[in-house]
Amino acid sequence: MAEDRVARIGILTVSDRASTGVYEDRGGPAIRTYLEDVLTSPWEGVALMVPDEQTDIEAALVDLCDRQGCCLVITTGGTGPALRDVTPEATKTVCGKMMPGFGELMRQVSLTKVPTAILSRQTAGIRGGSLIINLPGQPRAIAECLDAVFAAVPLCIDLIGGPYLTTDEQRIVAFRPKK
Ligand SMILES: Nc1ncnc2c1ncn2[C@@H]1O[C@H](COP(=O)(O)OP(=O)(O)OP(=O)(O)O)[C@@H](O)[C@H]1O
Ligand SMILES: Nc1nc2c(c(=O)[nH]1)N[C@H]1C(S)=C(S)[C@@H](COP(=O)(O)O)O[C@H]1N2
Repeated sequence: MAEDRVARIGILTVSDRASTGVYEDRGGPAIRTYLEDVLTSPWEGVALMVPDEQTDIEAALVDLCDRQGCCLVITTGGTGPALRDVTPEATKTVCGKMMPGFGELMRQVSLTKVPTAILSRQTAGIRGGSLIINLPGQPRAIAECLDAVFAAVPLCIDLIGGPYLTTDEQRIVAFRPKK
């Protein structure tokens, strides 16, 4: 039963500086904290960190989706215009289907917080039974962006055959159309 399955959720930090120890990763832990606050159904996180190298990002995404069985993978970092920012390219390469509405909505909401939100090329896509969502590297962007789109995440996971996710309705009301 989809209702009984423990959801595995991938948390991927893409950062040259965090992965080489220049600073401590705050993005991955912020994603985990967000999910702990919002999800009421059982889940477990699988966290990885890679530098801004497209082949490393693709390998980590494939691992989280295909081998670790994550129904949802959330990335942070590498979405901007800098030479080494290639997380959206890696996401597009590994996904069979893009979900451009996620990036559009996250940018729109982020623009009410910071004018440089237009610099993020963050997107989302489907690889088999996994939804991949890109977030910017700035740790405070994580809740700002996930608050914008999370109401649509449980239905998306249903539609790709994943576990039934439920949320704390004080935080996020998951939308599922009545059958
Ligand atoms: N994983 C992270 N942990 C903590 N702070 C981060 C992280 N990623 C980004 N930041 C912070 O957000 C700011 C803006 O992120 P920036 O766009 O420079 O990240 P980036 O492109 O992922 O760079 P890098 O790969 O070197 O982390 C950074 O100056 C840094 O203070
Ligand atoms: N919600 C939100 N979106 C945001 C930001 C932010 O602070 N909050 N930072 C912007 C900035 S300054 C950049 S450069 C881009 C890309 O960031 P990245 O390369 O770290 O992914 O995300 C943008 N989107």
